[in-house]
Parts: sequence; C-alpha cells; structure tokens
Amino acid sequence: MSDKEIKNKIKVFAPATVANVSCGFDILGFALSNPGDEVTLQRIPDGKGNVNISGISGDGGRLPKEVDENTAGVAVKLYLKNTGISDSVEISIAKQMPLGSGMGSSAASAVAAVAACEALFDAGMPLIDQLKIAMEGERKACGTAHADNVAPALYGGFTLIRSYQPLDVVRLPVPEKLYCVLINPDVEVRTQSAREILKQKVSLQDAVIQTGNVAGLISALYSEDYELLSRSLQDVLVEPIRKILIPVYDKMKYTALENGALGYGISGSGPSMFALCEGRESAEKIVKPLNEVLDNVGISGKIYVSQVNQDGPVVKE
Ligand SMILES: Nc1ncnc2c1ncn2[C@@H]1O[C@H](COP(=O)(O)OP(=O)(O)OP(=O)(O)O)[C@@H](O)[C@H]1O
Ligand SMILES: N[C@@H](CCO)C(=O)O
Repeated sequence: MSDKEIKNKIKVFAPATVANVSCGFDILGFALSNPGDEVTLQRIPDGKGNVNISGISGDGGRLPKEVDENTAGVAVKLYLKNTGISDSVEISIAKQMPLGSGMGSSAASAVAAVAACEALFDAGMPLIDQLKIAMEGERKACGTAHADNVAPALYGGFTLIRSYQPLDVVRLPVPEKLYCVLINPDVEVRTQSAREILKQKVSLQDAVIQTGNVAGLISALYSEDYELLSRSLQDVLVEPIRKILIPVYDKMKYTALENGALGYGISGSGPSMFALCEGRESAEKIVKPLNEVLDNVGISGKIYVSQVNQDGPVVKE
C-alpha cells in the first residue's frame, strides 16, 4: 500500500489567464493570481466510471450541467478514460469569473478539473498529457483546442506554445516587477464569435511586424528589459479587428499608456483588456483613470491588479 493518504474528495483552484498577450495570438499566455475557478471532485469507488456534475455555483444558472458540454466534465471524463480508472466521480464547480470574459473562464474549469483528477488519483500523468485533456475542454467551449489559456493555467507563469503539432510548450521567465491590470467590462464576447471575425490570411508585411514583436517580447522576458517589453506589446493582426467588439477600447488604451502602462491589449478574445506595468505602484496608478473612462460611458466592470501567478493549480483541501 502506498504511504500517501488516499483521499476521496479534493478541491482545486485554477487561475484566470491572459491569452495572446498582444502579439502572440494563440501562442502566448500568462496566469493571474486572481480570480480563478474551484473544482471539487468526489471519488466513488463503484467500478462504474460514471461522471456527474452535482452542482455549479457563481454562473447564474448559465453553465451546462451535461458532462459532455462542460469543460470540467469533458476533462474528468477524458482523464478517467486515458488512465483506465473505473471509479465514478461527482464534480462540483465554483465559478469565480464571468463567462465569455476573455479571462480564460472555460480553461480555468478544465484545468482545475484535470489537476484535481491527478491530485485525487495520483496516476502520474505528465503535464503535457494533462494539457491535452484540458485542451479538449476548450474545443468543447469554443470550437478550437487552442492552448494559450489552458497552458499558463496548468503550468503557471508565462507560457509559449511553440507548436501545436506536435504540442510543444515552453515556460518563459517572468520579470520580477511585472504586474498585470486586468479590466473586465460588463460585456460578453464569446470566443467562438471573436474567432469567426478574424481574417484567415495576413500580409507578409504584417507577419514581419508581428514576428518581430513576439521575438522582442520573449527576449524582454529573459532580459527583464521593460522598455523592450513595452515596444513589443503591439498587435497588428488581431487587435484592429477585435477592438470593435469592445466599447471605448481606444480610449482605455490611450488612458493606460498615458498613465505609465508598458502596454495595453485585449485579453484573450476579449472583452477583458490587460495592461502590463513595471511595479505595483505603477499598476495601481492606472486603475482610477480606467474606472473613470468606464464610468463616463456608463459601463460597469471590475479591475484586478495581480502579479503573474507562477503556481498554476493549487489544491485547497
Ligand atoms: N466550466 C465552464 N466554464 C466556463 N464556460 C464553460 C464551461 N463549460 C462550458 N463552457 C462554455 O464555454 C463557453 C465560454 O467559453 P468562452 O471561451 O467563450 O469564454 P471564456 O473562457 O471566458 O473566454 P476566453 O477563452 O476568451 O478567455 C460558454 O458557451 C460556456 O457555456
Ligand atoms: N487565443 C484565443 C484565446 C481565447 O481566449 C483567441 O484569441 O481566440
């Protein structure tokens, strides 16, 4: 018998994430310290391998309780299938962020679920295989198995998806003084719709600008060069199209940069936006002016100030 304590119930937190990070569409992302989702799993050793969602809170009744429709359900089912575990599992989800927010809401549930499975069953599944499972949750939520939310939520920190086929994830360093301000206006944008409006072809000239910025951003993370980071936070491919879905985007961006942010962009597929700043003081300085811009147009919203979360999912109890 293993000397590890066998648990029958476990609760795991997985963080919200900022995907794309301006120039890195579908390849870059980082995790936030808060908010995040909590998923609790109860193991039932009946040899039936059934998966059931017994409760969801914080979603206003909007999330599917059907296992095959919910990213957490998809992840648990696939984990049991891939490991050959025959216990049944009851899932309960505490949503702590809005849906369709661009904060990696669907990814946080999938990652919390797969990490909770691994903590509960201890099958020794490599992170890359856990990631593939969480990506199937994303496929269910928005039609594509993009990994730039699930990878940072699972690995923690800043991640690069170097390749999708084969899947190749690189953890990037996080400069010590890097802070994120995440602005979540009370507007909903579904990832699937925000992907459908994108152009499928880009010009060579834009590709050159974008790859230069990605390379600059990655170099800046390694060298902790905040000025290079600032120059590199530019997106010529996606932001010009998607910003029309976000009220007062240009004004918000102008205000953040005027008040000292290093860069400003759309978080994931929006409507959330993020600013990166050097130091907590600089991050806190932009909160009030950004709130004023939202107030002036009568849009409510929430603003979070957070360091990059290096931990990934955390077992709560
Ligand atoms: N556990 C879950 N949490 C959140 N959304 C889920 C979950 N399970 C299924 N979904 C579905 O996923 C869709 C929301 O995913 P979507 O990718 O649009 O939002 P998001 O994850 O907040 O955005 P983004 O990926 O841009 O950060 C909704 O249709 C929702 O019903
Ligand atoms: N890279 C994805 C992230 C979605 O959160 C997109 O921009 O569609």
